[in-house]
Amino acid sequence: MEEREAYVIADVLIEALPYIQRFKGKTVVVKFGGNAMVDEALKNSFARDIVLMKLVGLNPIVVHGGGPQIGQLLARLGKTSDFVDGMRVTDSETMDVVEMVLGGLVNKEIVNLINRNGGKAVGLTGKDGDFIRAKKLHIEARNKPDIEQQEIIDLGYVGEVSSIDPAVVNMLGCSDFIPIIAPIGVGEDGQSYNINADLVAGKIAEILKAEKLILLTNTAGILDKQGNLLTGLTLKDIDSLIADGTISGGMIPKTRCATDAIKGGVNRVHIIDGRVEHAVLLELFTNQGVGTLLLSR
Ligand SMILES: Nc1ncnc2c1ncn2[C@@H]1O[C@H](COP(=O)(O)OP(=O)(O)O)[C@@H](O)[C@H]1O
Ligand SMILES: CC(=O)N[C@@H](CCC(=O)OP(=O)(O)O)C(=O)O
Repeated sequence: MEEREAYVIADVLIEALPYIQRFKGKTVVVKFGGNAMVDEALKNSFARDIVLMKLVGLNPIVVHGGGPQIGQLLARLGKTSDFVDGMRVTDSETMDVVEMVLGGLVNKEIVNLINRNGGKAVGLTGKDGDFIRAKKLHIEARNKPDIEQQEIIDLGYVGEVSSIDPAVVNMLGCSDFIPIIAPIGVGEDGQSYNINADLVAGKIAEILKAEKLILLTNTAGILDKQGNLLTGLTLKDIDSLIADGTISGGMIPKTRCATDAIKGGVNRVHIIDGRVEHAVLLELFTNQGVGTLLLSR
């Protein structure tokens, strides 16, 4: 190694030092979106970021999505899905596929990736230890001029979190393990519910009193109508960006979960670009934050 190169590495490590000190022992919930999971190199860089976080004393908790992967298996079975406000309408057959893909394929792939990179990951769905209790999500048909009265749209087995028991996640996080969570909840009657992964990540961050919630996605962050990156957004800003249609589709549940997490006491939420290698490390340990930062005010 050239002497100059060694100095650059030393500089990078020194730049990271105050962040490592600040975040030592703190919980950081990271949501890994299905769209950010498409590239092998990116998946590996994500896994290494998580392993490094754990090794330097943070407590990373991963919640993953897998929307595109669910879509692929449904297509192979000749099924399609409708989406309402970024939520997949989920009939009983679709729920089986969601459980197989999220709880099986995707969850175990991430567990394996982290383990191959030197971590000790343990995969969970909300059914393990009964830790994510869910109930059916009801959403109102809003902003639809042809509907005069407020109408409730039936999304099938789409759930919202009714409660989270943090015991199992705390037990893993306090030891060497890294919990990897699939967003499936369980109802009173044992019914499985498909929950948007952003919503689960937000609730877990809130319940665990996480220092930060980092949502990885497939854009640079929240963009304005011209495609410019927005940052330093407050809860009021988010409401107006949703109202004027700047934020739409899958970005709606993402920003809603971010604002709920902030209201619930999470200090900072970052929506960052999962298409960039080592996006999580760049956000946590360097002076230049990446993506969109959301703040309480
Ligand atoms: N204002 C906005 N800024 C960025 N992305 C937006 C915005 N409004 C809508 N989107 C859409 O939201 C998508 C991210 O949501 P989603 O597809 O659910 O991601 P993920 O799979 O990472 O959860 C973006 O790819 C983009 O198409
Ligand atoms: C209700 C609902 O829409 N659930 C999502 C769960 C997966 C998810 O959230 O995946 P991403 O983070 O990759 O979008 C779905 O079925 O696609």
